[in-house]
Amino acid sequence: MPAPYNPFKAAIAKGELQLGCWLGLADPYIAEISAGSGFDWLLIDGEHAPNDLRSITAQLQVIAGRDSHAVVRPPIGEPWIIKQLLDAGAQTLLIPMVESGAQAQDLVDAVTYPPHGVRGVGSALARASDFAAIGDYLTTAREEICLLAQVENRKGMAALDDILAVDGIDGVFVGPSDLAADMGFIGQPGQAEVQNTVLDAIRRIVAAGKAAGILTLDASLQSDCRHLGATFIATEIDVTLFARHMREASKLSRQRLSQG
Ligand SMILES: O=C(O)C(=O)C[C@H](O)[C@@H](O)CO
Repeated sequence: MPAPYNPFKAAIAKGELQLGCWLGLADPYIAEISAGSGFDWLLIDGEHAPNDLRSITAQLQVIAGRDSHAVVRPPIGEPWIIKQLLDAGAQTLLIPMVESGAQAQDLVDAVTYPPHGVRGVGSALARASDFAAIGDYLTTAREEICLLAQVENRKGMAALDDILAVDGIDGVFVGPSDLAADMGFIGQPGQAEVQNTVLDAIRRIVAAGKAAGILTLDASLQSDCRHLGATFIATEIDVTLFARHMREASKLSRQRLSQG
């Protein structure tokens, strides 16, 4: 029996839109609600949310078998953490702050078993192999792993062609927030120079035959990226949705009850 099929990897390879939502509330209850809400993929954020291997695993468990696909972002793209996340059952990884072709190649090696890579063999203990029930996991896992690199600063943009040239990188995600900061426009991802850089990167990623992705709450930028051929587009953040609605709800309730 082979490793589980990765429908997200197949969809972005065909240029099909995959609508995403960021999960930063770091709770399996929220992940389960989100998995039934209609998003094609859910980003479990280990970089900016209070997630650890246990909480990420718990979210992977509740998302499994639902219509949404789990994409996991580690705080950093190092082999030891990649190994743990893959063994925990993550099949799609989004790696932040990729800045060179050499770094991209190291990431490909980290998701690949020897002799072609350096992923440590621990499938006997791993949720990924259904605890060794998937007999062909070791020889079939790599094909169903989707590796996405984040380019989100000037150094990464300068190396974008080198990153795109690395076989095994399935897609490149452009991070507007960090890119804006590095370009000197912190907190202004909508600044014209930042947006132009984002759109140019999307064009180059698509032209290179790789999947292009982004997270933006800006509906206009979402549309522009889709029109340029971007496929994995995250349009919401659970923390933002919850916090904004909680604040609005308390304000409206207080207004209503204060009117007597
Ligand atoms: O730089 C970006 O934009 C991203 O990588 C997404 C952010 O990390 C996310 O936290 C939303 O601001």
